[in-house]
Amino acid sequence: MKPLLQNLAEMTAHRDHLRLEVSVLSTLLQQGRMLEVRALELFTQSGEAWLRPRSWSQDGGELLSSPHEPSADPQAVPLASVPELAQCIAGKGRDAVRDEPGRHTLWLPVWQGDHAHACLEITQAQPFKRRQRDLITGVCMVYQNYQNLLDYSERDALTGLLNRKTFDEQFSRYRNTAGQAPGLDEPCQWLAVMDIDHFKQVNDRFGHLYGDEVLILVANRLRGMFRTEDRVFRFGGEEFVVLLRSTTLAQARVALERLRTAIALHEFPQVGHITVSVGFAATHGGTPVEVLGNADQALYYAKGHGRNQVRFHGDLVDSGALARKVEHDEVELF
Ligand SMILES: Nc1nc2c(ncn2[C@@H]2O[C@H](COP(=O)(O)OP(=O)(O)OP(=O)(O)O)[C@@H](O)[C@H]2O)c(=O)[nH]1
Repeated sequence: MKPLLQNLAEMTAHRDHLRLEVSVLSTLLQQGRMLEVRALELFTQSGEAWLRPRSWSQDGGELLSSPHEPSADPQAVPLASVPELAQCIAGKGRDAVRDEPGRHTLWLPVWQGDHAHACLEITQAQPFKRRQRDLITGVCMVYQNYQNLLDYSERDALTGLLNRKTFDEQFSRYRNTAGQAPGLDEPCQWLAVMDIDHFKQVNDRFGHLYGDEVLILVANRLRGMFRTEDRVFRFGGEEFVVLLRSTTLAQARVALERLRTAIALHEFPQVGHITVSVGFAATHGGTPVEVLGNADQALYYAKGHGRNQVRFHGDLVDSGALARKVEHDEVELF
């Protein structure tokens, strides 16, 4: 068995959330004779709190991670089905225990501010002793602090959305699961770039503070309108990027059009109404820079043709609109 400090040092060497999670499970496994350790992801679906095992130990040794998205995970269960944990989270507690003959389970929610996004679960045959519980709590606190630090470095300070730096890694992860170019109606990945129209006028007329408020409200809207498996980034300024996952082209059009309409109808305090332009492209068959370039071309086409609209790069290429414009240099795309 490795000394705990060495385990902690190895754990905090990771710069990836999932690897860090697996590493904490490995650290916990080495602290006693546990039957099982699991990292549970807590998520919301249709307004209800759910949990699912994201990583777990098998036969007391090998560590596995779920290949599924939370909402499609067959192992997901409502949080209410684990009343001890549900109660602990509702009361912002540190841990919860269930003692059954020959099976004792300890849950430790992982907090980010006042939000629990995950939970460590340890099961063993003997009751947890005070000293062992303190040690496990300590490991969990180190894990929680380090997860929060990692998360902070990946987020944009103004809106809390994922930042530009995180994009390439997330994009590659999506691409790895994307596989071959899909058929027309098959779900696949799409990348959308959204830009607020005439945002400079908002700043000029109402000041930067109101401009910032608009950016925060738009970010909140974006966060609320996409599924947990999608990813929303702020690339800086008034430009946002969305990675839509496992969605058909028709569904991507509907989701982005719904977003455009929702923002156009929203009454922003003091500022009133604003609009956004969106360009999107398929993510297969290109590097992150190429795919971003395609979505950007579609966005600038939307900007050059009246704004407040969603344009798909594939449509523009099929109709010859984009190629024709580039060839004859009629529109400056970049
Ligand atoms: N308030 C605020 N403004 C920002 C921030 N980052 C960039 N901006 C402003 O965003 C504005 C972007 O203006 P432009 O690039 O000219 O584009 P636009 O006025 O939105 O026009 P179109 O994109 O062509 O519709 C500039 O005035 C920037 O100063 C920010 O964090 N906060």
